[in-house]
Amino acid sequence: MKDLDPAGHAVTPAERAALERPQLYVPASPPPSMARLERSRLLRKLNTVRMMWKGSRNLLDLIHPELAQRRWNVVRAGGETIVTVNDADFARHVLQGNPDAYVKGRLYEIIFSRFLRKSSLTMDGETWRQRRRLISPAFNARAIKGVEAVVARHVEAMLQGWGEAADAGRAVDLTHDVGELAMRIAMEAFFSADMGDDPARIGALMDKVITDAGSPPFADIMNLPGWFPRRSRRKAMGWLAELDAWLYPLIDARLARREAGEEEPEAPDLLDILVHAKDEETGAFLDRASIRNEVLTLFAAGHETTALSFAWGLDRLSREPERQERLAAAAAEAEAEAGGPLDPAAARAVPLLPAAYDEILRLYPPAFSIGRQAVAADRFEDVEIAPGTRIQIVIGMIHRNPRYWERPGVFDPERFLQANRAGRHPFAHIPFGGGPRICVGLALARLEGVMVLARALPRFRLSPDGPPPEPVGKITLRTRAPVRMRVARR
Ligand code: HEM
Repeated sequence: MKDLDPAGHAVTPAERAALERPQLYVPASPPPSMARLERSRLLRKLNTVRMMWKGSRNLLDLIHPELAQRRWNVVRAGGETIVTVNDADFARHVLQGNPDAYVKGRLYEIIFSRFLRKSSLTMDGETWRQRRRLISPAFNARAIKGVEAVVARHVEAMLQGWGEAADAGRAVDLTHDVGELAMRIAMEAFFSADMGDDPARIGALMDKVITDAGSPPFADIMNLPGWFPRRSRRKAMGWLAELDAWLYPLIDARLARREAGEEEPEAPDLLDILVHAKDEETGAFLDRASIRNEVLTLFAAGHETTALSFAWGLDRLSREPERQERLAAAAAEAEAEAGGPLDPAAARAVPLLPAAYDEILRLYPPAFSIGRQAVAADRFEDVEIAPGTRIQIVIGMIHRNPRYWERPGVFDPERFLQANRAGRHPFAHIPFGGGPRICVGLALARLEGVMVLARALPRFRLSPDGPPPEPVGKITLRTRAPVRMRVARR
């Protein structure tokens, strides 16, 4: 029997089986089994070359599918020891138990150094601690409250476009729409009225620079010698120069106002908060280059991740008619009680809405895998971790690990209702990482996530416009092609 979505599109049994399989990514041509690789040095060498080749197009190919049945796997490749982790205890040990034994490492440096330079995302040790203290006020409860109205307004603007698409019987380009949504929110949250007349140009520049920064040449990722061909980044450096030419004067104007003795405005935007952030211990402000680096970093770390969570999440909801109806009914009921569209506090108070966003982040974590590099000798159970060892915590596998999750491929927001959380490992769900370096922007991401669900679902019935998207691992978990979706007014 076919499972019909509300618009009458058939979700075929094969699609349902693919959607609900425990692993998100199953390679088209699987590598030799781990047991065979462990037995033969030659096979290991050949496989490293094969993985490098495949990984250059899709980083998910670097993760051995049999890791799903293991807690971790240790390999040596390119002169490095790499431990891939599919275990919540191991993840907790590295991220929270002994974080000072690890740094972000070479990979982060490669991805971010040319564009964003040194920032909270890439620094380590005491300099990172100090920087984190300085940027945290931009994401505290007061700052998040300050952007609530911005989020609501831009979500409404996106939904207006959906209304027009629904009336015209057109599909919406979901990838485009949520990308624009996340960019518009970030632009206004950071720069409020200072965006000038050209927010679209600046948004597009930001987008291009960030997308390029997020796809470093594979030869750099694999530490290949300088003669190995690399994609040119000249164009991206040009966009960056254009962006800097816009951003620096904006920062300078705010710095000049601070120097002239002006207090932080009553309703500061995030740039104001960074300009006025003062280290309690040293009394120092961030200098202009550091503010620039932080602004670009926060855009890079926050924009694509959030947009991807909406693209994956709304697509999945479009294929889950029953769950979608239940969520829509819960949101509509709360709307009726509130007498209008839900504000963030009211949306958060409908338990199924934040639970659904958590479930989306479990199945499709935009930061699929995060890395560390050991700087001190460490040990976890019987794994000796020498300085230099790279650890890859495969969040996407932990999130579908049957040791922590029943029917891991099934989309079930109720897992995250308070009553069903008891006894779950605290590191079984880590879409935002964990420990001291947990995502600084998670409250903003959650605010956006809950608002998108709270405003979209009671008004529109979502249905798919094509087969489920295919995952592609860059630094984030992207879809191979833009995702399209059908919307109908309720
Ligand atoms: C759904 C959206 C998001 C996801 C899934 C996500 C995920 C993550 C993860 C997993 C980390 C930890 C990385 C590690 O330990 O190596 C992280 C760190 C970070 N995120 Fe997010 N993030 C999201 C949204 C945001 C937003 C909206 C911002 C800011 C506007 C942001 C800014 C940052 C920064 C600056 C760090 C580095 C923190 C530090 O090292 O101290 N993220 N994020």
